[in-house]
Amino acid sequence: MYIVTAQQMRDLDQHTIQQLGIPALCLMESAGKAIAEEVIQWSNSAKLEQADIPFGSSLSHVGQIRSDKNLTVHDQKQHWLILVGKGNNGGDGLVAARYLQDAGIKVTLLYAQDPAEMIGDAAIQRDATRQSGIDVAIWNKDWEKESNWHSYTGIVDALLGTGSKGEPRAPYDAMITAANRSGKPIIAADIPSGLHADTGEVAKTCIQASVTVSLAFLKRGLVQYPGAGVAGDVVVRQIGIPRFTAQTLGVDTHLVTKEVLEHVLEVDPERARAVDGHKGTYGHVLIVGGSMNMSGAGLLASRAALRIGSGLVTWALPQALLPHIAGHVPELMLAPAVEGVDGKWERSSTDAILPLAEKCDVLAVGPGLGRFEQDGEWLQTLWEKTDQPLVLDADGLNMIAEADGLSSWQSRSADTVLTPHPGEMARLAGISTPEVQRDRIGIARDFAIKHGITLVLKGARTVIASADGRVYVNTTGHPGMATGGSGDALTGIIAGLLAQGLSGIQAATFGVHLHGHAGEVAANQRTGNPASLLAGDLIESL
Ligand SMILES: NC(=O)C1=CN([C@@H]2O[C@H](COP(=O)(O)OP(=O)(O)OC[C@H]3O[C@@H](n4cnc5c(N)ncnc54)[C@H](O)[C@@H]3O)[C@@H](O)[C@H]2O)[C@H](O)CC1
Ligand SMILES: [K+]
Repeated sequence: MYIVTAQQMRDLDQHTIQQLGIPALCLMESAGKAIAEEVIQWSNSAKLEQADIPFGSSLSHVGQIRSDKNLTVHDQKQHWLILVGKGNNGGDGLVAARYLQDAGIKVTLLYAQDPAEMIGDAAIQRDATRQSGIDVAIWNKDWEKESNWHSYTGIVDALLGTGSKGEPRAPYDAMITAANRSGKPIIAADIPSGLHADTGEVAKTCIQASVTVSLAFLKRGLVQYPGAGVAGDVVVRQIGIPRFTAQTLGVDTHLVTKEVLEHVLEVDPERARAVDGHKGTYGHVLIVGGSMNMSGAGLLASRAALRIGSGLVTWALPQALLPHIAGHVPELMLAPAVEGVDGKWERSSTDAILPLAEKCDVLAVGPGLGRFEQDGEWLQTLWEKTDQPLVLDADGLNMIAEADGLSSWQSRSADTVLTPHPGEMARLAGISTPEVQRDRIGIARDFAIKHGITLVLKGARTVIASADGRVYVNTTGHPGMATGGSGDALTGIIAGLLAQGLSGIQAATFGVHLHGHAGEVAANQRTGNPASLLAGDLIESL
């Protein structure tokens, strides 16, 4: 499923109008109709138990005459309030009003501004509703009184769409506040008014929708928090802009779905192992990490790499951990790489790691590693002297951030996957965490392109960006996965998928999807409550 920016949406719109010859008014008509259908579907499912069975329907098996089922409402005693802005988003609301009226729903239009100020297609729709005899009001101070809102079944928010800039100004701000305060269900046209369509930032006054009908394509702001939190359920509805136009215009951001995994990323989610495969077929992962206080991180990453199907996993760890770890995971091979009793890493340990790496197919560096003297140079040696795919997490990322970013390091020919959480991303990009969160897709994409790596920006709706500019947004997982060791498990999963021959972007995207899904399965089947989920449960659910 494609995800677009407001500018891309305008380009797609223009392409359809100019190159395909579909008039803009047709697109607006389809948009408004789709919104009306979603209002009706919402009210029918909410009122299902009260629905009347049409008289005689159970008897007439042949020759039925049926109306457009999407535009048939069960409960005709409804009254919806449509909030109409002065642009094309308002125009969509006006079209929806006509279809709702036709379906037998009473509607009232509440214009934000004098309707005489409308221009273009929105003005055409204004005139059409005038002739339909739909009730009309223009926002004024009286509307702020709460009593005005009680009689409505629900509200359609057609105030501001992708043409919105900055904080909603008067009177839009007051209308949004009053609509939210009414407690009525709100169905948003295209995006909730007050949401930044590209970044998911939410203005001080922003519609809190029950359902958002995203027109033509998903907007970036609807899939990133906090925007995803005000959008409610999101329904993407076709309005006559063919899907292929997105490919024609080079849209390269997708929501991770089964279809995207299979057909865009060419990953087989149900891949079977070859009947004649042996452990060498499925790759050898080398995990580099673990220290005295964080031995579990290395263990979790190793277990996840095994569970995801790696043929072999070796964990390079400080000698001092060995007596505590030996036997915990019998399937795992242990390779002491630093001496000393404190379990800390040292610059010289590359002497032990590099020969180990030569026998392995993939490296995963960082889980539980800790910091040590000259660790930047240590990491640079591993970065430049190994030619296997590399996954880098946790302190490994902090080392890069301090070592002046990646600019002075040689670019690696093998796939390299960085898996920062927002704080680590901020340090890598030299900006603040709120700045990262304000535009997760944009920041991840720019960083991946600039440094020629695959980037996994973790958090709710993890963003996966590839060096060629493609971006995937994940939807699996839940807040219970914000728990110690969850990131170490992800590192192991991605490394294990790389070892089985997936590319950096394939392993990262599929790995993030599986990690989230395993978290869901574990919460459902093992702990019953997301909050009780442990990273170890997730690994067992892989
Ligand atoms: N995607 C498509 O191809 C189609 C989209 N449709 C709908 O059109 C809107 C976008 O319409 P547009 O006219 O460009 O912008 P808006 O309606 O979102 O609003 C513009 C309007 O509002 C004023 N304005 C801008 N920012 C603010 C603010 N912060 N406060 C107050 N007022 C503001 C601005 O001056 C304009 O007058 C899209 O979302 C879809 O809903 C088509 O109907 C179908 C094709
Ligand atoms: K809207």
